[in-house]
Amino acid sequence: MRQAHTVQTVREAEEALMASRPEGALMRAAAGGLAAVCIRLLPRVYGARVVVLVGGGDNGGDALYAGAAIARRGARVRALVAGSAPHAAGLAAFRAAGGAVAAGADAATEIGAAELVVDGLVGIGGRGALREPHATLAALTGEADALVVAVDLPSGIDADTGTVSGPCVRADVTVTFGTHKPGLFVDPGARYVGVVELVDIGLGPRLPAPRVVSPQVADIAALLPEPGPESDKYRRGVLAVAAGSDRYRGAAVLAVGGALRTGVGLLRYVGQQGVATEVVHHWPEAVVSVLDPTDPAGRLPQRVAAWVVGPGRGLHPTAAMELEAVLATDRPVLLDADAITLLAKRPELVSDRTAPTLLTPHAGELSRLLPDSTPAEVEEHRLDHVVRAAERYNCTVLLKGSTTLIAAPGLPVVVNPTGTPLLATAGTGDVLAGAAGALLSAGLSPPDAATCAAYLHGLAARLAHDGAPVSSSDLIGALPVAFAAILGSDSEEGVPARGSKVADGTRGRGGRRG
Ligand SMILES: NC(=O)C1=CN([C@@H]2O[C@H](COP(=O)(O)OP(=O)(O)OC[C@H]3O[C@@H](n4cnc5c(N)ncnc54)[C@H](O)[C@@H]3O)[C@@H](O)[C@H]2O)[C@@H](O)CC1
Ligand SMILES: [K+]
Repeated sequence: MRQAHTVQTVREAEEALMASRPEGALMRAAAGGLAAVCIRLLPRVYGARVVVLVGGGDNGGDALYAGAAIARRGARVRALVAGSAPHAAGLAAFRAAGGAVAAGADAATEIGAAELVVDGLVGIGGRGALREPHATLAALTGEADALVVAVDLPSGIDADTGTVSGPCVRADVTVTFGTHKPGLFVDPGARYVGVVELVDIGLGPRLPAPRVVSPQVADIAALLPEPGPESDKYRRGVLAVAAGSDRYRGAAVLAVGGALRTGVGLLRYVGQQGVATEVVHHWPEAVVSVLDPTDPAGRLPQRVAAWVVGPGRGLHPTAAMELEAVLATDRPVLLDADAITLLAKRPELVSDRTAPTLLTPHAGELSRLLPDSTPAEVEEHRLDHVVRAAERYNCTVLLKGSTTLIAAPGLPVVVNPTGTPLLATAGTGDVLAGAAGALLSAGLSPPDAATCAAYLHGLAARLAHDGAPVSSSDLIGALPVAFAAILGSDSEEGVPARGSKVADGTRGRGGRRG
């Protein structure tokens, strides 16, 4: 797992480490790692035009020392200074190496002509939206052709939350020190970071448990269940799916498909006759229990390892009665879509429940679960909201969207690295619910089931993509390929960061470097 720590824990670990190291050793280690990445990125260092953006704190100090190292290799390095008092020793070293400070009035010309821009405006000491002149400099990097390397994190991202509340540097590479910061993993911040390189400055042993983790392919491979010789259909897990309605038949077919392609011992579909017929038409291996609409709780299948309830199910009283009956069992239950909307009116059904429960809302549904929040606020502060929901409902919550987050009380928040905008299409949530339900029925805990399902789901979308849009049915079809890619991978790497000049086309299936 890649780990991310809050600013406060990074500062505490740094302080403890600094006490045992000579003055300036940490910054030298950080700047050395930063310079090495920059030098590697430049096709030719001698004569290259490099601009370092320098704020008034130690982040600017890192940029100045790295600028000095690059200047010593013969590059033409100019500093644009934003803070009133840039790091004094760093500036002296920069000048001694042949670097020069450019006038603020030349900022646009300097950045426009640069091959490489190093963003040392603010790091973990940044607070709120960038002020001037930082904001203008950050905006100029967005228009430049140069490769942009962010120091510790792109200036403009809140390190702890990923919130971006104004102009923000859009980096091709972020060189971060000691540990990742949560804002590098979580949207909207995650969209600005490019490829993240972690430079070890010796903090490791002094860091506490992380606030956020992001799984790599080997983590998922270790969690996924594989049937052994002693498996039979009951031991492998019986999943009951209560999804779909006469109005939304597709939701049932997609949720069942997502579950079957993720692997269940036996799938029991529970629903009205018309939908059940449709499900069996698509998935003859599903066993059907036809629902009695006058007594939805009366005929719930009993020999069940886990439940999925909600996709396309509707909000009518029958659905509410069914939900209450399923939650009264001691089985793991996944609630999605309409079941979450119903739950918002009866939070105690889950908050008082002791059996494992997993909620899979999108931002709109999560805002219903937390009555004092709006969907826009959830999108802006995804990490805070998913944690609040997990605490309030005392269960695991998977927040769907640009970056899928999984929170459970007392555990670090998991950020799924495989997400892709390809998934923003109708029905993908139904497939995810089925996939996560299958993993619950196989005995995975809700956080592990959610983590693996989100990873598989995103990877399947990427693998199904051949240039044309990916439908939810394509996604189901690609789940076995995603499984094979994960289980066949010997790589410890994650999937590529999105939308970067550097990462494009450099890695292949299962996160392996091509
Ligand atoms: N503490 C340490 O031991 C180490 C720190 N390192 C570097 O030091 C950084 C942290 O340094 P600092 O604590 O000095 O903080 P930063 O340099 O990240 O930020 C503080 C500076 O930014 C300004 N600032 C804050 N918010 C702003 C805003 N919204 N708009 C404009 N200016 C703003 C402040 O006035 C101050 O000048 C890390 O991110 C990392 O780059 C590394 O050298 C590794 C070692
Ligand atoms: K920065």
